[in-house]
Amino acid sequence: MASVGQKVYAPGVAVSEGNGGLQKIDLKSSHGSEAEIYLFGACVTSFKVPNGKDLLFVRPDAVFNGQKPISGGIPHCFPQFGPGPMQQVSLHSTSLSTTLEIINTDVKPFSFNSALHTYFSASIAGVSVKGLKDCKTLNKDPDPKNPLEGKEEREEVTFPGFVDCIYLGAPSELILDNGLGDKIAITNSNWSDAVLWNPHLQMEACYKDFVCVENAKIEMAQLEPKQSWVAEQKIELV
Ligand SMILES: O=P(O)(O)OC[C@H]1O[C@@H](O)[C@H](O)[C@@H](O)[C@@H]1O
Repeated sequence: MASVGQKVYAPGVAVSEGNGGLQKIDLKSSHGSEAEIYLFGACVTSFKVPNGKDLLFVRPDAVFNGQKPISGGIPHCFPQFGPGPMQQVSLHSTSLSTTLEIINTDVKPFSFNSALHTYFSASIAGVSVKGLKDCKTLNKDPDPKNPLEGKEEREEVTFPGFVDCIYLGAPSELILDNGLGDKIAITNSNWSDAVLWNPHLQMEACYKDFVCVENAKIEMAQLEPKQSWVAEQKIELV
C-alpha cells in the first residue's frame, strides 16, 4: 500500500519525497528485501534483507540538500562526487546489484576514474575483509597526497585504527565480516581496484558503526566517442 505522498509506479516501486525534499525510490521485492534510492546522485541509501537488517549505513552528518553528495549508502564517484543519471539497480532476496554505465556521447575522447563509495553498517572492532592478500597497495595514511606503495600481506584486513588504503588489481570477490554477525560477499565485474576506509577518531561520533569497502577504477581510463564502459557490483549476504 502507498503511504502519504508516495506514487506507486509498479508493484514494489514507489516514488516519494525523502530527506530535504529530495525524490527517492523505494523498492520492495516479493521476498521481503527492500532498497531505498535517492535520485540525487543515484545513491542507494538502504538495503534491508528480509530479516529487516540494513546492510548499508548513512552517516549521521550526511546532508540531503541537493548540493553535496550523500555521505552514506552507495554513492557513485564519477568523474568525482556529484549528481548523475539514475543507473539500474536490481533487488533480490539477499542481494543488491548495481550497474554503472558510462557512455561518451561527445565527439572527442575523455578520461575518467570512478568508484562506488559503499558505506556498510558495521561494528568496527569485529570487522574484517578477506581477499586482498598479495594486492599492491597505495596507503594514504599518513599522507593522502603521497600514498605509500606496498603489498598486502594479511589474509584478513582489520580496522584497529585509521585505515585509508587503495588496493590495485583487487579480485572480483571480497568477503566482508561486518562484526554484526553477517558475512557479505562483494562481487564485481570490471571494477579493477578497491579502497578500504574507516576514519577512526576523525569521526568519533560514528566511526564504530560503519566501514567503507569500495569498488574502484583508480587508473584513468580513456573513452573514445560512442564508446561505453560498464561495471557491476553485487552485495550478497552469505
Ligand atoms: O566524502 P566522504 O564520504 O566523506 O568520504 C571521504 C573519504 O573517502 C574515501 O573513499 C577516501 O579513501 C578517503 O581518503 C576520504 O577521506
